[in-house]
Amino acid sequence: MGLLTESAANNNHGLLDSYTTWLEEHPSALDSFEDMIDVAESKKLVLFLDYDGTLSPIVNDPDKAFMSDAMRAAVREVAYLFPTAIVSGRCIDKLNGFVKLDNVVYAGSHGMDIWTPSGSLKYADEGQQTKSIDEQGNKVVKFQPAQEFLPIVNEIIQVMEQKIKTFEGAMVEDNRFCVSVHYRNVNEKEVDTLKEMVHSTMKAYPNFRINGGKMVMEIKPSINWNKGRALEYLLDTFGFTSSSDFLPLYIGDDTTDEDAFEVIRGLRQGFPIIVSSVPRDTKASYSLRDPDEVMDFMVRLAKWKKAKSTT
Ligand SMILES: O=P(O)(O)OC[C@H]1O[C@H](O[C@H]2O[C@H](CO)[C@@H](O)[C@H](O)[C@H]2O)[C@H](O)[C@@H](O)[C@@H]1O
Repeated sequence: MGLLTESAANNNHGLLDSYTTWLEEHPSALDSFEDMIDVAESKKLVLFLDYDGTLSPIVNDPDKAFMSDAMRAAVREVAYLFPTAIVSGRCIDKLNGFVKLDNVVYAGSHGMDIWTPSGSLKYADEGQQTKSIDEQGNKVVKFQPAQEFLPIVNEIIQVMEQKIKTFEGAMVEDNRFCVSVHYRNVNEKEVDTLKEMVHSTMKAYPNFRINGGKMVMEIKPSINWNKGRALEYLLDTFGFTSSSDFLPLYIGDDTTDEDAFEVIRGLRQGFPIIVSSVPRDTKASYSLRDPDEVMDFMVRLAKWKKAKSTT
């Protein structure tokens, strides 16, 4: 074996070793399936699924992050069996366009845009819920805690679109209540300059914060709301907060999903599952390697629930 090849092999072994060690602390949800369903046997599972990197693979073009038909069928199936929400950084319209299912609830813009059939009594007085009718004629209650920031978000989009023009491959994505500045396709040498530009531009908008994601800078209003609070809101709309017999199961791959993992840990009931094939610092208790494993897990979950209902 040549010197370079040998060192690459050592690196690979090093990575494998650290992943194996990490798996001991964040066991595979597939390998732990039997233990998990033992806990879930007498409880009501409620599913929360992130979109990018969880239901669809990460791809270079954010507009082409399609979900496979098999994945859609798996989500449709679990959503018939358990209350299910898709919680994403994407805006609801895009999310709907990708997922195309009407038996799930959608929470877009990192939980800052939640559409449910009945809303939540707990949050009814805060003036953030509005009743309307969707395109199919169904009643929908929209919870939008960042409504007042919309004009500024739109201004930021325009400013960023101008400023990224000098960075080939950069892209600004309008996620309605937040903005993504993508740099996956930007020359590596230009990335730091792009990041500096975004940070210095955002100094003019002190009521906004920037979070890092997967080759993306996510700009959001600085309100006390995130995917974790969205999970609490959704549990309430599903009617679970006053009982203790529910188990939230959240699957996500990104840093923004950590807020939801933390809430589940705080509840001391439920399954926070991270999607990762490399060791990551996380508050999740379980792991799945990639969207294919997420699909296998959901298929197994549906089989278990159906078998349980017929016995
Ligand atoms: O909360 P999520 O559903 O995970 O959304 C987070 C961001 O996901 C998308 O960006 C990521 O996926 C793209 C498609 O695979 C990829 O090109 C990009 O590099 C990733 O960061 C989405 O485009 C963002 O707006 C979301 O905030």
